[in-house]
Amino acid sequence: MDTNKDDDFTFSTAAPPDDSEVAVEAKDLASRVDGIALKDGLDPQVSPKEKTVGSLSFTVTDSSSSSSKPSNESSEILKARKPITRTKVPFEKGYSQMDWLKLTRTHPDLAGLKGESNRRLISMDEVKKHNKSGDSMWTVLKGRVYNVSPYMNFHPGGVDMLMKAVGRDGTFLFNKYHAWVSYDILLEKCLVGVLDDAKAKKPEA
Ligand code: HEM
Repeated sequence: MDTNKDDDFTFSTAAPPDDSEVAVEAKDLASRVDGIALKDGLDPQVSPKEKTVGSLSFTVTDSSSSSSKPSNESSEILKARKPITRTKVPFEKGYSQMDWLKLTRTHPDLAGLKGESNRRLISMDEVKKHNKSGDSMWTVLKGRVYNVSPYMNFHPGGVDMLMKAVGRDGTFLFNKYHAWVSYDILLEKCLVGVLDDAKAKKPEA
């Protein structure tokens, strides 16, 4: 093999530097690296810059100007940005979302329809009656009435949270905590009917 070829970097043909040269270069590098801190880029006040040390280039942030701030500053900012507290309740064995999906596929009548149509028009007054613990707790989500009793123990936000929506229109609370959740798919088998808007807005005189 020809070790003098330019593109061969397996072996170095350059003469090794003497000890004093190495010491000076190391000291110089150390002073240039000192004061440079790698950050996660979450701090809006410090913009990352491209820097070079020797032949290497880095995306770095010089934190010397903000050194008086606490080191866990990024996590403080993240906390401040969080809009609402969403406490995930650890599910009991057998109550994971997978378990729920399995139940929806196997249970013959999760809504408790007992043969009735789930297209029935339901008044808000009727919804209000289904507000007690048991196997018939109803809530309204975007104009549809669901029996959430079977889902209660599977709810990742906990029973207490879901109970707040029982016997009433839960759309506002639902959207407040997780508007992105596909409730229509999750509760498809819990549908008991459609909210009768006319009855809800104009009760019979
Ligand atoms: C009525 C139908 C509801 C369904 C189908 C439902 C479904 C879900 C699902 C799938 C999650 C997990 C979301 C995730 O991991 O990002 C969740 C979490 C949560 N839900 Fe609900 N929810 C319902 C109603 C409510 C209501 C009415 C409240 C509040 C009063 C509520 C409060 C919460 C909270 C606080 C969490 C937090 C747990 C986490 O951080 O994931 N949910 N819910």
